[in-house]
Amino acid sequence: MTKPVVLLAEELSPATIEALGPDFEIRHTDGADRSQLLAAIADVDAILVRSATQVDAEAIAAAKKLKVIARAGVGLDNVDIKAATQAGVMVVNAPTSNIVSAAELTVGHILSLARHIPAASAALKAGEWKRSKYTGTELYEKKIGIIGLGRIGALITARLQAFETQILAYDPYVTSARAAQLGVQLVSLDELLEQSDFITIHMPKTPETVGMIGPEAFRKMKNSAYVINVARGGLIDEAALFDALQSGAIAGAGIDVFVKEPSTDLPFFGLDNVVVTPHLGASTEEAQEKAGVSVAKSVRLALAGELVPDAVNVAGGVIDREVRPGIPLIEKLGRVFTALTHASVTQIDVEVAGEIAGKDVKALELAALKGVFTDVVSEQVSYVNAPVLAEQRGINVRLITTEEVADYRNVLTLRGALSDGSQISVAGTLTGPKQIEKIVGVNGYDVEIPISEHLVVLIYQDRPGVVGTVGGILAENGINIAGMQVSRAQDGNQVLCLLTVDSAVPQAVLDSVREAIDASTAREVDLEG
Ligand SMILES: NC(=O)c1ccc[n+]([C@@H]2O[C@H](COP(=O)([O-])OP(=O)(O)OC[C@H]3O[C@@H](n4cnc5c(N)ncnc54)[C@H](O)[C@@H]3O)[C@@H](O)[C@H]2O)c1
Ligand SMILES: O=C(O)[C@H](O)COP(=O)(O)O
Repeated sequence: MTKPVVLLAEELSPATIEALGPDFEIRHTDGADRSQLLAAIADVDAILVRSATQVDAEAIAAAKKLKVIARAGVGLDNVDIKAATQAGVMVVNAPTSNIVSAAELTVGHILSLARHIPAASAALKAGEWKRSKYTGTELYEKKIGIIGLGRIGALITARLQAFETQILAYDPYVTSARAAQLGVQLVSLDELLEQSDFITIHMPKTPETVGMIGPEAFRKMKNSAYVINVARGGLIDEAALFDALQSGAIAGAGIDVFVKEPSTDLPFFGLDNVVVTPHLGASTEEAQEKAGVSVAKSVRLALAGELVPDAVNVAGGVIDREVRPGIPLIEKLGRVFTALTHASVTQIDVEVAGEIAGKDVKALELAALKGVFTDVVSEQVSYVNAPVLAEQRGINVRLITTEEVADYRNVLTLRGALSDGSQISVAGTLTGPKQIEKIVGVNGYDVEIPISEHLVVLIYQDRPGVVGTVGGILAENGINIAGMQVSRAQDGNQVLCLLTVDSAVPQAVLDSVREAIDASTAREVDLEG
């Protein structure tokens, strides 16, 4: 059997390959080389990248077998998440792998600026013993302004509090309770810019944050202020930074990230009061090992068809142990649901009833939709694009939970409204210590039959002899019946007969059954594959 192919498009830690294990064919390419990337991505199942590989819409379109894009790090600005979602490709990252490393590099930049370490070192190596030129400043009792008090902002807070500094922060999305818990004073952006001795930025790159530190912001800063950016290039306007440094509007800057990377000759590189590093925030042994192992685990899960806790474009999250067995069941119910439809679907209710209703069951909704669309579209259907497919078709989807349930511990039901005004439904459960998957209801008829690969659903007028007729036709065509359940509608006229059979039922055979018993519904549900 051929192994799924995993493409490493950048240099990743050896632990990444170890964590992937022997079940994949591992290939390498240089993701920064566009033509190499587009050729290499064409037939791979997963791609692993850092920040130098642009996995944009063009690359995703070229990757016909791609199921997962794994970013061994935090930032996802080099991945087109929208295009990936549309194509059913899961995007995962390693959101906490390198935050300690990035926080420590930030502290390194702050100390380098405060004590002129890089400049003094370069001068001494060039034969200059200059002490007064490199007189610095203490951090003790200084005001540190953190813009973006997320994971890294919080780690920096803890580290700089050891220097007995005062931490100010600007983050409109952080509550005052959280700030108080961290021992941080939340202030407005202007207050932060005007009062801070060191201003360090830790926001994502978004339309709102790009260029946020521009000419106006520099004008509000103290002349003695230092500015540090270990977050993303573009949050600081690079031309305005050059002007502020050159004119003495600020004292200096420590910069790890740039608008264009790699960059080796920006105008401010030539200034004495700047410390630059080539995007080294995550470049430690520890961060690389954590990032590589984390995404390798996510790739293994994703390629096994599982939901992944670190997926950024799937709302599944961590799945509760008791919810997990319902996922393959409800996916099959989704396929049965589709086989029962005879007009376009306008509404789908995914109902979770019983003990698990109190848990996070969003994953069951995704799995139900995956099942509903599996036999409908030619493209790959995944947990990622199933909700998109529903939205594109104008299908309104509701997840309904209730702890009330009769007869079983849990029952999962898909109910649908069709464009011709009719309703369909299919319900299932898991029974016994072996958690056998069973169908327990179709269109309101009660049944209890284990799910098998081939099911036949018949609805007809109740009368004697029908079961014998059906059995006879299937036998004549070499189709063995494994199980059968007949259920009467409450008014006693219509009957639903659900059969499990050992092989597929050709359409012609199904048509003969329909004719022979005058069935209003005669459907085969093929869950093979
Ligand atoms: N240099 C590196 O190698 C390196 C390494 C790791 C992370 N990073 C970057 O560091 C940044 C922070 O990472 P994180 O893990 O702390 O992210 P995070 O999501 O935990 O925190 C970001 C914070 O920014 C805040 N924010 C968003 N918009 C804002 C706005 N308009 N004004 C003020 N605050 C705003 C959010 O509320 C959030 O609290 C990201 O850009 C990430 O890509 C860089
Ligand atoms: O977003 C991140 O994780 C950091 O910027 C690190 O990027 P890198 O993996 O390219 O070093």
